Amino acid sequence: MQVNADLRPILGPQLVRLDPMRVKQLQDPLVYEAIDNLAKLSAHCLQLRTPLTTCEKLINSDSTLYLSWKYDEEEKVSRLLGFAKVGRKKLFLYDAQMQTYEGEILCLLDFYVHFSTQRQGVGKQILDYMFAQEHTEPFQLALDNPSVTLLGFMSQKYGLNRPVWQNTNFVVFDELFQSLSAENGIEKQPPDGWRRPMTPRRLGTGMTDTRWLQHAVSGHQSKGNAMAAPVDADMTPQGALSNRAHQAKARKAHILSSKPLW
Ligand SMILES: CC(=O)SCCNC(=O)CCNC(=O)[C@H](O)C(C)(C)COP(=O)(O)OP(=O)(O)OC[C@H]1O[C@@H](n2cnc3c(N)ncnc32)[C@H](O)[C@@H]1OP(=O)(O)O
Repeated sequence: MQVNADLRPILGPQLVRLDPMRVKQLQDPLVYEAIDNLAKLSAHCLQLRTPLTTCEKLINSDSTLYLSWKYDEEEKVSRLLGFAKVGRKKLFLYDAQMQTYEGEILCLLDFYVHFSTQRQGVGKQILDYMFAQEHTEPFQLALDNPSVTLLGFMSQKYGLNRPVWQNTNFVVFDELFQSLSAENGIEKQPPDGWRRPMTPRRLGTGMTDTRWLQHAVSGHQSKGNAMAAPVDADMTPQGALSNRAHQAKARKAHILSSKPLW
């Protein structure tokens, strides 16, 4: 996303953290427009009608935008390369054994690298910077309705290949639960803001069958939602145009066609 101006005095370093206050302080229509346009590409890529991110929404939210950009000395233009929007949300989670957890967790809400710059390490740079700034480990991140590309990315770049889909369409990784599990019979202290309810919420007859979760985790090739398989569904030239709406629809159809739990 090109801007015919030198944004160095406005944005500073090439990886920049823009919290709502900082976005408001930018007061620069050119930057606002460029960020909004990049976010529109992200939405287009995911086949969403409305962008998940706009500067106006950012100013009125608790979310933080991590932006990668660079100034081209020769052409005297600035280019926005990509962004990650994160925010802390209170989530109610199940692990693969249907054990329940509740807590505030950092969520990746929107993540996009300009199509001309993908697969050149920009996405990893943005997330590494974000993890350092947020003092968070990759396994502690929840993904909001991730694309197949993002799951492949997390698997390849951070070795996280056991996604646990939640019925809210958030995905967390099994390592998150492992980090909370008992060691040598002694319960680890949960991180701040976390608690494990003493009695798991009872669903229906109270049976905690893991069938649905196992299917969702390992994916079902014939239904085209092989979530743990590193991006085999995304190898076409249009691969980057991952379709979250389609994935959600496919997951829903799969869930509806499965034998109910109760
Ligand atoms: C919560 C959400 O926001 S879900 C939406 C996530 N966003 C998208 O799916 C939009 C389209 N994709 C993108 O914008 C980017 O590819 C991102 C943001 C996922 C990753 O950014 P990049 O700069 O490409 O990442 P980076 O170069 O650091 O790592 C590349 C890795 O990502 C994965 N990847 C990126 N693009 C693809 C693709 N088209 N097909 C398969 N894997 C891909 C691969 O693991 C790849 O590693 P490889 O090139 O060694 O095979």
